[in-house]
Amino acid sequence: MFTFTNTTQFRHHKLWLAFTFCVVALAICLAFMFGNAKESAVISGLDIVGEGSIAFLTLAWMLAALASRPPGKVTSLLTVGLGFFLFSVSLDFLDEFFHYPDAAYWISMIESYPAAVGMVVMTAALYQWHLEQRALNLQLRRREWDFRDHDAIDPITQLYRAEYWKAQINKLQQSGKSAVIAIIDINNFSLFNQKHGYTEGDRYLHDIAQLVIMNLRQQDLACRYAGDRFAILMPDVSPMQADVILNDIKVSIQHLAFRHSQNANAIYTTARSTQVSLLSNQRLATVLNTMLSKLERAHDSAA
Ligand SMILES: Nc1nc2c(ncn2[C@@H]2O[C@H](COP(=O)(O)OP(=O)(O)OP(=O)(O)O)[C@@H](O)[C@H]2O)c(=O)[nH]1
Repeated sequence: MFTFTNTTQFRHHKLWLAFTFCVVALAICLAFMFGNAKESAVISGLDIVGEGSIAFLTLAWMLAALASRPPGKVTSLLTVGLGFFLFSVSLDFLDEFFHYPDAAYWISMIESYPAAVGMVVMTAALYQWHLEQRALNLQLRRREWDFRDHDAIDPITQLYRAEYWKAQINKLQQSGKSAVIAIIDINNFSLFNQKHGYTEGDRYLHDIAQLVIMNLRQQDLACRYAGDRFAILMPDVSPMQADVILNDIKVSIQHLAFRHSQNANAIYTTARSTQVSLLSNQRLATVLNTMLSKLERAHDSAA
């Protein structure tokens, strides 16, 4: 499930992984050093399953947090909080196998305190996470609006795919709001792929997606329509304002100096677009067909 590859954040968290290991090791050492093994007749299988699954799942949560999050305040607080909690539940689990003589009874006594401290630290972590998420939501506004569905993200551009764009348009139409929808098409992108390769093409698409996002208003949405096409949704905008925005995007694309990874020479491209002011009673599929035909005609007349 979690691997030590670039897809996880584990490589940034070697110290926290060591901390996690030490927490479990400390609980085991304490049990072995101060406890006496219980006889099998008094060991309860049901308790082992119950306490064991809590300890195992807490460990899994810690690893999941470290695999998912970059280093920072929230990650540190989460790991410390879960670490304290893990220490308590590990001792609790080991209690099923060990009993402590009177001289070491303090272990049983203290085992619940780290969990309480961990809960307090995790509460602080969740509050910080909330603040962090608010900042991130603002950054992602033009990519996702108010709905998150990671399955719908295109891995090359990091934008949502066309289905997401269509779903947001439908929602807007249902609420009776007007909007301008647009499609931007990169010119001669197949030629770019042929000359520079698909991997460079992917990088180029990614960079162009950033440019598109940067030129939009905070309330607009950009998605990847398909191939070298980008879909834009601009609510509450006049056709003239939308035209200005689209023109700015095309000018930015035209001025983007893309550099091949093995060559310092800049590569430039151009883009064309089509836009429609969508009314709430118009069928999106029909409008889209007209827009795509317009894009094709624009290409033919430029050729
Ligand atoms: N690198 C890369 N290329 C892609 C991707 N998806 C589609 N393509 C390529 O994008 C190109 C799109 O071709 P066309 O639709 O003919 O577009 P074009 O060559 O820009 O032609 P016009 O738009 O008519 O100027 C094709 O070569 C596809 O193989 C992708 O994810 N990455």
